[in-house]
Amino acid sequence: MIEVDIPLLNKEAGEKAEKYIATLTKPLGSLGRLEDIAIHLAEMTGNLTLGITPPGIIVFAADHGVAKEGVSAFPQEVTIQMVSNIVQGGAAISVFGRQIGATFKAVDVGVDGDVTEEKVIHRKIRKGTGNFLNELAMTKAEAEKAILIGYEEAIQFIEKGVKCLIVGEVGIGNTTSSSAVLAAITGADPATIVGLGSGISIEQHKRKIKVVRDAISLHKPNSADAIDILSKVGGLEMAAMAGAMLAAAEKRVPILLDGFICSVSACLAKLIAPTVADYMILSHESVEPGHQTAIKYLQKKSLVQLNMRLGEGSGAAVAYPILQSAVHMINEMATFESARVAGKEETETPVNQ
Ligand SMILES: Cc1cc2ncn([C@H]3O[C@H](COP(=O)(O)O)[C@@H](O)[C@H]3O)c2cc1C
Ligand SMILES: O=C(O)c1cccnc1
Repeated sequence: MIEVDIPLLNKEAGEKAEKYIATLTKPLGSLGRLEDIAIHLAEMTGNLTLGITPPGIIVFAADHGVAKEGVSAFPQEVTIQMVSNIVQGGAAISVFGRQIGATFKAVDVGVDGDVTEEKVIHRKIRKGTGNFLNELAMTKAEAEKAILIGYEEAIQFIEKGVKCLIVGEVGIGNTTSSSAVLAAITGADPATIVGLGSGISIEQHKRKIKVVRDAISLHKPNSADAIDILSKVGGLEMAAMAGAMLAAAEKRVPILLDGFICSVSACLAKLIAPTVADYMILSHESVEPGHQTAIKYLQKKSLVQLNMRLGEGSGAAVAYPILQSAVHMINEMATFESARVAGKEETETPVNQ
């Protein structure tokens, strides 16, 4: 099992940031959550002079045996086709990644087909998971290997200078696996978690709920054991995503979470090492209903709500400029003293804001 050593948040740096922000030329607290983000970033990085540039995006790709159950609106080949689209620059995450100047890589950890694109990092563990409706998704050794691959890929990224990690995914059927993983972790009724994923019909939705329910009652995953859950109902890309998050936290690199799949992977990472969640910021709220369950488990509050339901890391990339604003605020704004701006007048009965 992967051993990670996640440093505590640097509360002293956070307090310094809070005091410094109070001296900037604006009414106290007037930049709202941007101020909270700047403080959180200071706690994570341990620095007042914040740096989150460049962001790094890793997209992990893998297939899901459960896709055979008709739980997706799209055929399985879309996974391998989207991997090509992503590295050729035409996917949503490619476009938004360019927009924010991100360092980028796509890693095949389990696509069911031969990925020939040279730009893809080839770390295939197996060609898709087993159909967890009647067999294990993967062995425990494969789950551990996928976590380690995610960890290693993120470490390499961070060693190249990445300062904020966005972890994305592509894998037809992965909203079904994520729903099963989340039901296993939280004990929530699959009917409250399972959504329409890539856009299935009402009939398919009913079937998807039943598939998740049946898989949970067949395998009885141990809610406290991420490896057990992954091996029974997980996905290879989800394991790798969790591993990448563990690496970022260990290196004090902020993690900007995307939607449903990414957040469920974050729940797995939290199960492995609870303090990894200290290094996470949630970008947006996916339309996928289970995202609310994951958000509650992670105890996070999203930055934006854009009615997105794509994955790939797309929502995180779109929200990244908000983090940049928090950083520019603390790094570049003048203080009342430096700009010679008069401070707030004392009133007889000050109102605490
Ligand atoms: C063209 C296309 C691009 C995507 N990019 C991300 N997803 C998202 O949808 C899939 C999960 O939905 P489901 O569980 O319903 O299959 C994953 O590939 C996820 O990344 C896509 C899906 C499609 C069809
Ligand atoms: O929010 C997500 O991550 C998501 C939602 C639907 C389909 N794929 C991903």
